Amino acid sequence: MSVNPKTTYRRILLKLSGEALMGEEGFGIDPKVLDRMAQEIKELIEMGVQVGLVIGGGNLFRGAGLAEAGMNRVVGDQMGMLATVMNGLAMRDALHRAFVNARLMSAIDLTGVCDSYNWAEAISLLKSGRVVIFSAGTGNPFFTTDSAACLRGIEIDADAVFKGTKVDGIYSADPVTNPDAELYSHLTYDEILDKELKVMDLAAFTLARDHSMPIRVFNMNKEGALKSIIMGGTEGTVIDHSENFSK
Ligand SMILES: Nc1ncnc2c1ncn2[C@@H]1O[C@H](COP(=O)(O)OP(=O)(O)OP(=O)(O)O)[C@@H](O)[C@H]1O
Ligand SMILES: O=c1ccn([C@@H]2O[C@H](COP(=O)(O)O)[C@@H](O)[C@H]2O)c(=O)[nH]1
Repeated sequence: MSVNPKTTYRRILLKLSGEALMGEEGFGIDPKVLDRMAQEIKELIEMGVQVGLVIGGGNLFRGAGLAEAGMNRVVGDQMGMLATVMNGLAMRDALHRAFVNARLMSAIDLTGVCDSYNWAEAISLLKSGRVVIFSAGTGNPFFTTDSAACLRGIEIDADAVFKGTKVDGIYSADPVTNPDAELYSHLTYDEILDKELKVMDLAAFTLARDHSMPIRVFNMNKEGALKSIIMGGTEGTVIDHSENFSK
């Protein structure tokens, strides 16, 4: 499959927030959001962009929240990781319904439900135009799917990690609680650390920085935002090493 001349992206790792998958619902998955994201991913595949996908689990379970309620943290994290498999199953189904070839891999063996994570196979599937969904995070407790996204992004040699979230990008403060917060179009890794901005957990962020993996944070609730970025648009916030950013 050839890369459309309108985009410079060859392969991306797309991370979708589990919480944003809830849409208007209070828990679980809003099928409208799921189907829209499947269509948006389909457009990228049709443009020749290879797409690896990581989906969060915040719409179902987070280990930290379960531990606060009294559960053992490791058990809570295992539930969180399984929640990401459930989101992965739903997304694979939505992609198949949209006639997009997709495979679901899990960092925890779940024979009969989905494939186990296999790096070489993932690369081969991506090259043949299939979407590969990497679920169950890193397979280890005390991490998040942001870490998994950066890890898998580096492993598959993605051009960038695209982090789809509920807000337009990275702000000077949490825009949900600070209406006056300013949106940044570009930040260096060091600026994020200096300003102590809450973009990703530190483990994920330092992994991306140490391997010079650019991160693009964008609003996945904004229809067409993903395609716009892929086509060179200025949506969201770019994080990389460059001091002189011009895009
Ligand atoms: N400086 C900031 N800029 C942007 N968002 C911020 C900032 N500080 C805090 N936030 C909050 O971070 C949230 C983004 O959360 P994010 O999408 O990363 O959730 P997540 O925990 O990775 O998702 P999930 O667990 O559901 O997959 C935003 O909704 C926003 O309220
Ligand atoms: O590598 C990982 C990834 C995730 N978890 C657990 O899953 C939940 C859901 O992921 P989010 O990134 O918060 O959406 C997370 O809170 C952890 O409990 C994990 O243990 N290891």
